[in-house]
Amino acid sequence: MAPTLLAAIDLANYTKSTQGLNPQALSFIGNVFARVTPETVDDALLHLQETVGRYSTYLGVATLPSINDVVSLLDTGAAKVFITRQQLDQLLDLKIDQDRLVLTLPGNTKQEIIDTIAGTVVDVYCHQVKDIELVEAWLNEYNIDRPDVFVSFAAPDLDGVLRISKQSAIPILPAESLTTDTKKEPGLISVAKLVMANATSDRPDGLFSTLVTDERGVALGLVYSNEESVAESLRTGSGVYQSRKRGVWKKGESSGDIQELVSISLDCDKDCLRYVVRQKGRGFCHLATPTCFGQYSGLSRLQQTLQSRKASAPEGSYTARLFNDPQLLRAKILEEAAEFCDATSQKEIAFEAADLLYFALTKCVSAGVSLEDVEQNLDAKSIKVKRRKGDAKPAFTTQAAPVDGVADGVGAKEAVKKATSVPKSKDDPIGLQNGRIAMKRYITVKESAETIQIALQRPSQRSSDQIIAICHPIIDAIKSRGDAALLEYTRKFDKATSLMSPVLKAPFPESLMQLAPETIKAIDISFENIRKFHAAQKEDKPLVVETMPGVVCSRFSRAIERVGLYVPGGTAVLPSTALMLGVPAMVAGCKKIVIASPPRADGSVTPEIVYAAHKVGAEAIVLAGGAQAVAALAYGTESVSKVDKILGPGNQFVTAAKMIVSNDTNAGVSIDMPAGPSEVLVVADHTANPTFVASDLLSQAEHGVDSQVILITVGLNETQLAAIEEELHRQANALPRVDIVRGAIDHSITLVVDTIEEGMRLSNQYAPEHLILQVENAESVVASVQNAGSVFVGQWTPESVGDYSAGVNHSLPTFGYAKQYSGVNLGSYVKHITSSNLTQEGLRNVGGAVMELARVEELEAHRRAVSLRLGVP
Ligand SMILES: NC(=O)c1ccc[n+]([C@@H]2O[C@H](COP(=O)([O-])OP(=O)(O)OC[C@H]3O[C@@H](n4cnc5c(N)ncnc54)[C@H](O)[C@@H]3O)[C@@H](O)[C@H]2O)c1
Ligand SMILES: N[C@H](CO)Cc1c[nH]c[nH+]1
Ligand SMILES: [Zn+2]
Repeated sequence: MAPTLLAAIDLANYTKSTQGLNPQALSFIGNVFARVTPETVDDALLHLQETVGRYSTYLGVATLPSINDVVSLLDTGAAKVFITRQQLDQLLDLKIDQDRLVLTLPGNTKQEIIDTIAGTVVDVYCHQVKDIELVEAWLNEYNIDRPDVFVSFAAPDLDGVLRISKQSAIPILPAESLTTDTKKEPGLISVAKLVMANATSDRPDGLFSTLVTDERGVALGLVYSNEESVAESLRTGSGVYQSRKRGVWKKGESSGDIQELVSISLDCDKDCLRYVVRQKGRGFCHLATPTCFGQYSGLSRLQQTLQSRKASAPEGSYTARLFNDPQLLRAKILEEAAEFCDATSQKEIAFEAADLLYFALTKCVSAGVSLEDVEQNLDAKSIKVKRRKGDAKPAFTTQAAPVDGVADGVGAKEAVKKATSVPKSKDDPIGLQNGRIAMKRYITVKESAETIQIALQRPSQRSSDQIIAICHPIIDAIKSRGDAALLEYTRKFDKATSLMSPVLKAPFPESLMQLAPETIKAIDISFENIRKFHAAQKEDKPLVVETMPGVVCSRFSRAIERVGLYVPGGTAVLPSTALMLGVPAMVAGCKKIVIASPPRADGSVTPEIVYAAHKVGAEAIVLAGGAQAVAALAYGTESVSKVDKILGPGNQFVTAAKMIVSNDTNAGVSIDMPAGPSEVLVVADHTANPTFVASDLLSQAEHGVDSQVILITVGLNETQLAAIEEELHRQANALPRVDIVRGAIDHSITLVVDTIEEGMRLSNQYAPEHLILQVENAESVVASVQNAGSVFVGQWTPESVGDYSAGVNHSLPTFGYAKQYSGVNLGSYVKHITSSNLTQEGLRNVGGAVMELARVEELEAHRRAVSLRLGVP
């Protein structure tokens, strides 16, 4: 179908909202044209990666880059790329689909334009045509009736736009000339008017029948629209329609079952609209079913069931078991894939395909991936220019599976079993080809310093700007709406839909601390070791120094009165963090200790956290996580007490929110440090035990896919290196969190160095959260540690002892911040106050210096405060 509109936008300013235009509105109506220069190609590629599938028709890119760039842009999702005449032949030689190329005319005389159109079949872009009449004339003259001419306008009006589109040319409008704000219409073109100007209603009341579907194309229901409701939809980014009885109505306004708008388009004869929406809440129909035609079926139905099982699975549910046991799920997918390959009759194939899809979708839902995401991926793949050859990996071809019932060697099941078994040695080709869990090796003497520095970068996270942009509205909502907003976000992010109060106040009921005796014992031992180590950090008396006779200076400490302790609970619940933050707060003598942690889906907190909170004397547990919990602690709500300092690690949202509130002078709150995804760096030489080294690396890799682990080997040969790598692969595969480990290991590396000096130089450069020294005379190496959160010395000191029970704190700076921050310690909970105490003699001794400096600064009152006391002029 012909696109309704192209709007020219400057990629660099894409997110900047132009006058009265909701920039998203361009994506709702389909087509975006972006001007890219060779310098901004990388930005464009990034933008395309992020938006792939978001534009319902296509995203055109006007650019004059190299052939390679053109191919990359097409590959990444640009529907059409604008090229020069010189590039055309080369691109056609590469067999690039002509439909995806638009020729940019060089000179633009009428004759040139006509010659080019006549001689080629690709679309044409005229960027210097200023006169609509001229374009109309040659479109008519050459009887061009397909939308193959793109025309840009400097200052269009609606009439001009409509005239040119009636001629089947596609007008490209500058974003600044469009508006979604109906009130600001004068001088600007309303996007709704533009869409509807092309449409003709076939109904006596002038309304347009409107089919509402989900992103998969499943019909949700039939409603009506007109320009007014379309304008409101584009402005708000939601489903808004025209009721024949009630006028304009926003879907879900009273029921809460709202819709996020994805796109609006016209049908082929332009008398009917289609709205694609993301339906929230119970469904589209007023009878609370997903569609007005009843329940979903097929894959949509399966997805709905899996998503609800993930939110709250009934006891004994098999799907819940699969969610909780990634190893089992992996085995079932492989088993079903093999059965599917071996199926022969139509009935068997349908049966096995259904099983395979069930397990595959369970994996998707478990990872938060939807069918819509998968289909978007398929669409993105369908427009790829560079295609992979498509050969199967050797592991899956060495044992041929039966074809058409003729067994050739072993069956698919056997092949899968072999392909996925753990290899015995590094020479095992199957193991190497198939999903080996291994860190990339760098031999540092063979690489440039820059390469090593790049390799040592932490896994890329979403840009801090993006995270901050997500956190700001959350923080504002907590500030303005307190508990109500806090509950809303907890229901949204932590799925605790039944939670009624955001706070659990002390004294905590015994029933919430029911634990096995061995767990109580472990918590008690750890508590006591952490207490001892932090109590030893106390300054038992003030520091007193007499700087001159009679001039006594002193410094004493006071506990910060109110502290908020964030205990993470997203990917794993960490009661040990409650101890690490709570015990020093108790030892320091903080009067008010408030713990915050995301609740479980049923609204409860784990009994271990309640027990730890009880032991450290916490006043309350805030049942919330993320930016909302940080904001509640910083500003207070009806039921959450405001605190003076927030401590504790967390994900990017927690860390960004901590930074935001600590920068707000009205909040009056400080923070400990940026403590994000866990890291460890192990330095190992020939004395290190490969089993221990691998286990230490994996202990931090299992925290999250954003964790990073680094191994620096000192003077190891190939056999010794291979032994560690073999151990890593073997142990990783035996872990319940193997999928998380695989993600973390993907961006983890081994640096092979010759000397311990070189190893320590690189370690100090990286500044790891945890540093493990498994080297000869490890104790003597500690002297060369310059930057690290916490050091673990020798082969009998696994990092996990520090995580739980040794006594040191595990809340530590990550992301290289060990260069300037300490980990949490007793000092984190106190502030120092200084005092001066002078005798008359003391004032005489120091008074001259004070008066002279006050004179220099021309602060006479300062000078007199001394001179009047000493009776001098
Ligand atoms: N450096 C340290 O000392 C240290 C210690 C322990 C843990 N950690 C790290 O802490 C991190 C804990 O992270 P986590 O995710 O498991 O738990 P978390 O409690 O930090 O984060 C969970 C919260 O994030 C918020 N959130 C999730 N997705 C969101 C989104 N799209 N938009 C807005 N908010 C969103 C939700 O509110 C949720 O409650 C891990 O990376 C772990 O390695 C670090
Ligand atoms: N290693 C984490 C700090 O990066 C802390 C922790 C808690 N539980 C297990 N480990
Ligand atoms: Zn840990």
